[in-house]
Amino acid sequence: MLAEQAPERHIFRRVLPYLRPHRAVLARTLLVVLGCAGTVAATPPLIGRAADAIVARDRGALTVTVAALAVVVVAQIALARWSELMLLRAGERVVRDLRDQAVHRLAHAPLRFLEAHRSGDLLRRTTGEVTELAQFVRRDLPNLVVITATLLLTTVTLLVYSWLLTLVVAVVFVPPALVALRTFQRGAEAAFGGQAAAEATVAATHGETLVARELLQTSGALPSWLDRVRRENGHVVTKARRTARVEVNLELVSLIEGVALAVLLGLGSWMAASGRLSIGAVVVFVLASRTLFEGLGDGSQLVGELQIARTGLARLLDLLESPGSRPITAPTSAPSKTRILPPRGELRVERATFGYLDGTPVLRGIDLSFPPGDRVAIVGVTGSGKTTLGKLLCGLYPPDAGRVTYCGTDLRELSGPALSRVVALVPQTVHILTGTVADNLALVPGSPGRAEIAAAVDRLGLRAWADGLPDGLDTRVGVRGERLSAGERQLIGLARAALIDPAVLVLDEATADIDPVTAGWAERALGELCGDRTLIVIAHRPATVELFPRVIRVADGTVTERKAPPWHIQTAWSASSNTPSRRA
Ligand SMILES: Nc1ncnc2c1ncn2[C@@H]1O[C@H](COP(=O)(O)OP(=O)(O)OP(=O)(O)O)[C@@H](O)[C@H]1O
Repeated sequence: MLAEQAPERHIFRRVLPYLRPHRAVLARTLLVVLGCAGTVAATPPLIGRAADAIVARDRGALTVTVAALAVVVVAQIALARWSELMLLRAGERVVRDLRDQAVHRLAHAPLRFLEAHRSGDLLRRTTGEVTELAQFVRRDLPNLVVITATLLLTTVTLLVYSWLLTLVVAVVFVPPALVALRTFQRGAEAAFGGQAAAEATVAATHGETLVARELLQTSGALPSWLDRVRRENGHVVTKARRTARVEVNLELVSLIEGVALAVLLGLGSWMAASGRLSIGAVVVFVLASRTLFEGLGDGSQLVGELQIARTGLARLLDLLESPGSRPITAPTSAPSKTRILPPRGELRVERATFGYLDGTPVLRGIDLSFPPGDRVAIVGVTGSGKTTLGKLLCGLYPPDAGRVTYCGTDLRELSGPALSRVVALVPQTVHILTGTVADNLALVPGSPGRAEIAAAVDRLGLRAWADGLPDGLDTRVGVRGERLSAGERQLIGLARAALIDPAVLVLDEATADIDPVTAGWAERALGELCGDRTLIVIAHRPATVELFPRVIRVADGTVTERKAPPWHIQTAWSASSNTPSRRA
């Protein structure tokens, strides 16, 4: 399970593998950044040298120093722009890769993992938080890297000019500044993490509001649901206030800077007056200290942004590193692409046991065999595990123990398209994406063209149904198919199956009421679709069960079989006939 507030420990070490492919460009970028920081750090010594030249009335030294200063300033502007662009490019590449990997991971994550998480939360990890990370890279990362490098080089400059004054800065002022920063960081970790988690919760609940809108309205649960949304929204405000309070700590750093500069100026003047330091050195020291504190101040402000990016990155890495989200991999296996399976064959379930996340087995030690062309109904009371068995047969869930094979090949060894060519599922509620009917029919391996789609519709006898739609196959189905009835969804599911041409078809009969006309279309389409393939129907209606020669009953996690009387075998959707024929 993914944590709401993802652990942020060792985040740099954890992100290293994702930086590795870009190490060459990152190394070049770092060099340019160091060059830029070098020019910033070189400015105070040059000004100090100019001050000494003025005091010594050395015109030649002054001219050379001013010219060098001009070169350094121009180089600084050029390098700053260059380093910014390089950092931006390198950072964007890393973020793009992370986004690709997260999307890929979710697209291939086991169904069980997706079901265990709220889709809003997963969505935020792969979109909202990646966007925040990208914004950080665009807006703040260049400054943060340049400031860090400048701080390092400035400290070296200070040490070179006066170790005594550096000691004063290091012992008297830097520790309280660091304590203030650390206090901020400690509070920030919890505050920003809490705020991100609260925002993710609101996003997830909001996502569910949209998906379950109809249910909420019809069940009358909408007011209490909206109360929940309001409560969660209030929680976000509380967390945001905490974040603001934590940010106030940053003001302390500015205060310490002011006091430190005043003290340094006084001390430096006294040392210059007593001849222990040149005027130029005092100038260098004051300017470099200012750069140091400015860097600390700017850097600490960016630390807030860094914290937000860290939180988002941690949540993204949490997803990428989660063992549960890892795609199901073949236990033995040569790659499935190279394996050619017969177009029709036996589907077997061997000692399969399966339970959802809570660990209670829904199915235990199931053994079943479906020879080619078999016609089977799966029955059982609600919640007995019929749908679960259907999903196991389709390879959507891998069994916890045992295996499901097609012609001896474990379904886990097959890639998505290869698997769907072996066994296709038409679920109770067929998933429809926003677009047209044709767009939805094309959602099968190989992305069939218009002619293939039209041919499949004709083959299933659905031409008249399609022509009856407002714009035929170009009819828009609304958001996630909201304009389609449950029956029409099943018709689309059956037409998709026809385009895939699987060896085994598993149909989870729709439990929603389907009008008799659409039910007629569906029955005819199924009859045309059966052909010589294996048909397994998860049957919810007694009338459907009656059509099948073989009935598997699921109860108490196990299965029992009943063979129908011989006359059934002649009259159900016969493997030798393409048309359904009800009992005479
Ligand atoms: N995604 C899931 N996560 C956790 N438990 C689940 C999940 N899906 C189903 N279950 C549980 O597994 C058991 C079997 O469910 P399943 O949907 O397979 O039953 P079913 O026989 O198909 O029911 P129905 O006839 O109502 O569709 C039930 O106790 C159900 O609560």
